Amino acid sequence: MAATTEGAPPLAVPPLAISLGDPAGVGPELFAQAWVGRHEAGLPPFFAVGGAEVLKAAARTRGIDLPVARISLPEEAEAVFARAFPVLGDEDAAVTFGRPEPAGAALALHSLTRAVEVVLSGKAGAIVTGPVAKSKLAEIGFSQPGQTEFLADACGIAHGDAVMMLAGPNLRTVPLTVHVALAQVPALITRALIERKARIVAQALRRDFALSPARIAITGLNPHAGEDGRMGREEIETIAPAIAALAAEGLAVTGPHPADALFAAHERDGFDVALCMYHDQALVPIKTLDFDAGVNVTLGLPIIRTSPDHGTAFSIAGQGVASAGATIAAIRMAGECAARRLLPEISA
Ligand SMILES: NC(=O)C1=CN([C@@H]2O[C@H](COP(=O)(O)OP(=O)(O)OC[C@H]3O[C@@H](n4cnc5c(N)ncnc54)[C@H](O)[C@@H]3O)[C@@H](O)[C@H]2O)C=CC1
Ligand SMILES: NCC(=O)COP(=O)(O)O
Repeated sequence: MAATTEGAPPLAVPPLAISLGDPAGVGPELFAQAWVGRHEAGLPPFFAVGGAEVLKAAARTRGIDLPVARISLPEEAEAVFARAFPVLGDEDAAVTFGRPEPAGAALALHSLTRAVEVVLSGKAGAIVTGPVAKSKLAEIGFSQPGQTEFLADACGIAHGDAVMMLAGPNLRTVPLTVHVALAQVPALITRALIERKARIVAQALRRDFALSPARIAITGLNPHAGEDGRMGREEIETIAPAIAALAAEGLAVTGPHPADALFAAHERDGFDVALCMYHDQALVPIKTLDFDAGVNVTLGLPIIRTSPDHGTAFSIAGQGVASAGATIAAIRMAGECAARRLLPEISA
């Protein structure tokens, strides 16, 4: 994939690094399927880190005889991509699809760790992560709540500055609070958190999605956005003051919006992204509207990271029925965002 500025030669994005995700889940078979459909989908070159045998076995479950080319340097990926799926390194695992094991979680963690290193070195244009089972990673000592926070640590930034956005053809949403129990959410909602995440969202949508100013709709927490304080006071005491401060800075923010109606078709034209108060408020609408093309993209990182919106889907892994739509969308979006990073930033 190339980025072009008028009058200048096109800048090429290096190949994208794929981390396998849990090898017992659907990740490997969907990356194999994406490679098969690379021309039709217009995907940029990519390579996986480890898991050559896992990828071949996963492909076989879909009737694909996957040609794999082992490479020892990321720079070798582009030359082989047309004829084979490039795989960097020899790490692998024996796997039974649908049955996660510690050895598979270890391969997933190796793949993720090495893929991030390669992207940070500049030898890959972006990372596309396969889905992991957080509980299985925790069993082998993974200390972060998810891959988003792992990437923040790897990039040397605060967890709160790596912002999860779900993006599909119909909608973009950002959960303000993410992998925490619902009971903890009200105490975590602060003016500072809303303002900080909204600024990161506005800046990242400008830099990586060429949207400026991004129109950010901010939801309430309570039914009917609190109904003037009769159903909760977070909107009055915290969310509305944060919105006023952000608007005073020049951000295109609106709200607090009642979340129940915000995602209806006639409302969605009015904003570019919804900043939601908790995980399911943000992820239910996107998975309902755009499950098969939904991308989880981490905003605020020095590198580009995308992932399909779904999880490991152990119950259907290895059955040849999982859809590759979200994986293909994640690879495509990673290539597009990486290409935009090579261009001058559009003005605010
Ligand atoms: N980015 C990531 O690494 C993510 C990881 N997860 C992890 O995945 C595991 C399972 O989580 P769940 O909540 O069950 O979510 P899930 O997305 O794995 O499955 C939810 C439902 O969607 C179906 N599904 C998922 N992907 C599909 C596909 N490509 N095609 C067709 N159907 C598909 C599944 O069969 C299941 O019915 C958890 O351990 C969770 O931590 C969940 C979401 C994202
Ligand atoms: N529900 C979204 C999700 O679990 C993605 O988590 P992450 O591993 O990308 O941080």
